[in-house]
Amino acid sequence: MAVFKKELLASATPASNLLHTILLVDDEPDNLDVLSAILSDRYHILVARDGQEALELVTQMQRPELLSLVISDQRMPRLSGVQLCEQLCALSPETLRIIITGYIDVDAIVDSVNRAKIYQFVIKPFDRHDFELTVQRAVEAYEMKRDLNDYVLNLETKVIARTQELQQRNEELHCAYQQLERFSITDPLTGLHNRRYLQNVIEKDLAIARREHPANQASNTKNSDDLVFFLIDCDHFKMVNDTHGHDVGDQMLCAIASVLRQVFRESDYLIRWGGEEFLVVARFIKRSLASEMAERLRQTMADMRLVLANGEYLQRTCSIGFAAFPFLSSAPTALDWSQIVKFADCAMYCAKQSGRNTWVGLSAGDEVSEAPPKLMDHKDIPHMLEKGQLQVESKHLASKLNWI
Ligand SMILES: Nc1nc2c(ncn2[C@@H]2O[C@H](COP(=O)(O)OP(=O)(O)OP(=O)(O)O)[C@@H](O)[C@H]2O)c(=O)[nH]1
Repeated sequence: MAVFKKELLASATPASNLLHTILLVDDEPDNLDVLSAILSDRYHILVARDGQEALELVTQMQRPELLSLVISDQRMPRLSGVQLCEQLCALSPETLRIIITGYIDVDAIVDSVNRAKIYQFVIKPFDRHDFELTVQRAVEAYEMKRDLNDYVLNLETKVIARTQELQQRNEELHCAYQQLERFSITDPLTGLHNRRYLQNVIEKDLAIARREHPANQASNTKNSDDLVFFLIDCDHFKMVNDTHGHDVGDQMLCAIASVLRQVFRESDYLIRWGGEEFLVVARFIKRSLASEMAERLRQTMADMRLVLANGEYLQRTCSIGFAAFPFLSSAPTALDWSQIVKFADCAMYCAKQSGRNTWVGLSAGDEVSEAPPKLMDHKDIPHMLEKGQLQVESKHLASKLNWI
């Protein structure tokens, strides 16, 4: 059967458009010739003599998606037009498919449109002009689809790139924030933590100590639930600066930090309290161990040698004061930690006044049962000791200590 009305062939006005490739499939060579004659001026034409050949041709194509359109006869040996289009759906989903048929069966058409995603059925015989328009619309639809795909792909690529960029910015921001956080809680000279850090973390420990203490008291267990605050001050540090210069003074401070790291546990808080003064919170230990720890620190510090650039070495001792939280086991909420630091500070002052290179500890005396004494000034200490409100432990004999 002829594929179009021959009388309309003369009215063809092809315009050159070889951007599109169209595959013509028909087992009738005459029909292929006629279709080619109509379309070859405008499109790049490929031909196949049946469905199977068309399938093989498309399979061999490196980029089948560049095939704009397949126009296939329906009734062919081996493979029908709809069967071919069905397979092309998977091989090249972008390619549009037109079936030319002489039989009008609406149900079959609907079914095959759904199965083989046919763009259009052209019923034989057809008007050449209509046919050209159909092909023209099909390639325009293909172009639109391709442009849309390119646009979506481009958009997706941009979104991925932008997302990656944002992720990277986020990570950089996160790192910068963490670094800032670290800086804000770290002493830049020694690398130890600063006061701000202690203020951030200490409340949690105090809460644990306050909670655990009464329970342990009630069950009479001597658990490790004390926080011992040690204040440590380098002796005659000013002389290091005055004699050897500020840089050597800085090196000495770093060496003291190393001694602290060596003596205390990693889980303890090591704080540069200010100048040549350090605060250590030994966490969750028995307070009875505090004097032993103070002596170990004193000794390690006295043994430490800072080797100078000229080969000489420098030695310094330290004075240590300590007090434990809770100050009074029976009233763990009575004094806050700043009061404990004050007791440790007075004890350290006493160590200085009593000859340096020594340690002094203060704790609640036997005469205190409910309300531990509030300390205002180190000058109050002798009186409190006398009244039995405080008790002292030290490397020296208590009678040799000088509090004022
Ligand atoms: N190199 C250096 N010196 C510091 C730093 N911070 C404080 N100092 C110095 O530490 C010295 C502390 O001196 P003092 O408070 O008189 O105490 P000291 O000389 O250690 O004497 P005692 O504590 O009484 O044994 C001062 O000279 C401060 O300038 C620092 O970051 N680096």
